[in-house]
Amino acid sequence: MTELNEVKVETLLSIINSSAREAMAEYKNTGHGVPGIDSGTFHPLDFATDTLTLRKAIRLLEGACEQLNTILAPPQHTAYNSVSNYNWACMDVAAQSCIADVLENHPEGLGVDALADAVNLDKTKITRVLRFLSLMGCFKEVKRDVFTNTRLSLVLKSTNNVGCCIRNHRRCPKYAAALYETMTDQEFARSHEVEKAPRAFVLGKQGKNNNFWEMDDKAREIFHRSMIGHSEVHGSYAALHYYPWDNVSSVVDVGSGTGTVSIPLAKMFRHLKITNQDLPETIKLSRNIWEKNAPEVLLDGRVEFVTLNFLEESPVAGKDVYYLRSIIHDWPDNESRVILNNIRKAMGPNSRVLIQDYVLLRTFEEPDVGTDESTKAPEPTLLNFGCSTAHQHDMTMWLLFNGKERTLNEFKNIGASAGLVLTQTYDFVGTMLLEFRIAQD
Ligand SMILES: C[S@@+](CC[C@H](N)C(=O)[O-])C[C@H]1O[C@@H](n2cnc3c(N)ncnc32)[C@H](O)[C@@H]1O
Repeated sequence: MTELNEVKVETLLSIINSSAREAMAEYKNTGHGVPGIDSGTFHPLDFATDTLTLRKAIRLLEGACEQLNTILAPPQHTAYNSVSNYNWACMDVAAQSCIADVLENHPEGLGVDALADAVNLDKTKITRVLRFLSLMGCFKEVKRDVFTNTRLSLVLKSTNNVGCCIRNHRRCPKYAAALYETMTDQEFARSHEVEKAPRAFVLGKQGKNNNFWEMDDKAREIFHRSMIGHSEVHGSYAALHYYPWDNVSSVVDVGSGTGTVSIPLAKMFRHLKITNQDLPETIKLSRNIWEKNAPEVLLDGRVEFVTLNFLEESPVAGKDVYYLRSIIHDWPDNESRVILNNIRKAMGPNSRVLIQDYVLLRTFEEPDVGTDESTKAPEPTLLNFGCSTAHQHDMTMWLLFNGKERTLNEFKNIGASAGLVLTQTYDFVGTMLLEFRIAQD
C-alpha cells in the first residue's frame, strides 16, 4: 500500500512537471516569454480568445498540485485551510475600493498613506489587506509600505470586465453562509424551485424582492458586463475557434444578454446572420451595446433583436443554430426542459442546439461522446481532474437559482425529454459546447 501511494505521488509530480512545461511553452510561443509573479503588465496570452492548450495544461497542474498538497500535508492543516480562506474577502476589498485603479497611476509604487487617502480607508487595515493579497502575487510591496500593481491585481481594475465580474460576485458568500440553514429549513430544505434558492432565503429574511432577473438599468448593465468578464474567466470564446461556423448561416442567441459571444462571432464570421433574443429590457440594452461595439454588423443588416420569454414561447423558427451560453445552468430541470421544448418547436430538420455550460465529469459514468484523449483525466487525478472550478460554479448556480451544472448524462436526459439527441461535444476546459439535433425515431 505504501509503495502504491508513493507511485501516485511520483505520478502527480510528473503530471505537475509536464503540464507546467506545456504551459511555459504556450507563453514562450507568443515571443513574450513566461510571466513573473510580480509582472506589472498583462501577458499577451492573458486575453487571447484561443488558449485551449494552456487551459488544458492548467487544469492538470491545478488538480495535481492540490491533490499533492492534500496527500502530503496533515489533514487538520488542509481542513482548517479550507474554512479559513479569506482570499475572496480581501479581493473584494481591493476591488470595491478601486485600489488597482489608483495604483495604475503610480507604476513606481505608492505609499500606504497616500493610498489610504485616495481610497478613503484606514491605513493600517488597507495595508493588512494588501500584505495578505501580496502573498498570492496580487499587488507587490516594492519598498516598506509602498505597493504597486501586478498582473493579477490589474484584473481588479474597475475598467476590467473580470473586475466587474469579481465585484458582482460579492453577494454569493452571503448566500453561501446560509447554505446549511436552507438545507434544514422546513420550507426550503426539500425544494428545488427557483423561489427556494439560498439567495431567496437570505433576501426573503430581509423582506426584499426575489426575482433575480428584475433589475434596474444600472444593475443590468453591470450584470451583463460581468458576463463578458465571466466568458474571459472561463474561456468561453474558444467556441469561436472550434465550432464549424463556416457550415452555419443563421444563429439565434437564446437568452443573448448583450451578445457576449455573438458580437465577436458576427465580427469573425461575416456570413452569419444573428438573432438576439432575451427579455424586453435586456434586448433594449443589447441593441445599444451592439450599436456601440459592432455598428458594422447592424449596417450590414446581419443582426436582429427579438424579445422572448423562453419559459413561455419559442424563439424565431427555422434557424440553423440555437445557441445557449450560461442559460440552462441557471434553471432547475423542469424549467430547463420547458426552454428546450420551446426551442425544439422552432427547429427545422437541420437545426442544432448548442449549449455552452460547465459539464461535471463523474468517475463512474459512461464514456463521453466525441471527447478526445485530453478530456480524460489521467490516473491518479480525481473527479473533474481534481479541479474544483466546475463544482464551484455548480455551487454558485445552486445559491442563486437552485440551478446547477450537469453531467453529460443529465444533459442527454433533459435533451431527450425535448426530443433532442447529443451529437457532438467540445471540451473547452472552462466550459463544454454540446451540440444537439432532433432525435430520429
Ligand atoms: C446568465 S445570463 C447569460 C447571457 C448570455 N447568454 C451571455 O452568455 O452573456 C442569462 C440570460 O437569460 C436571460 N433570461 C432570464 N430569464 C429569461 C426568460 N424567461 N426568457 C428569456 N431570457 C431570459 C437573462 O435576461 C440573461 O440575459
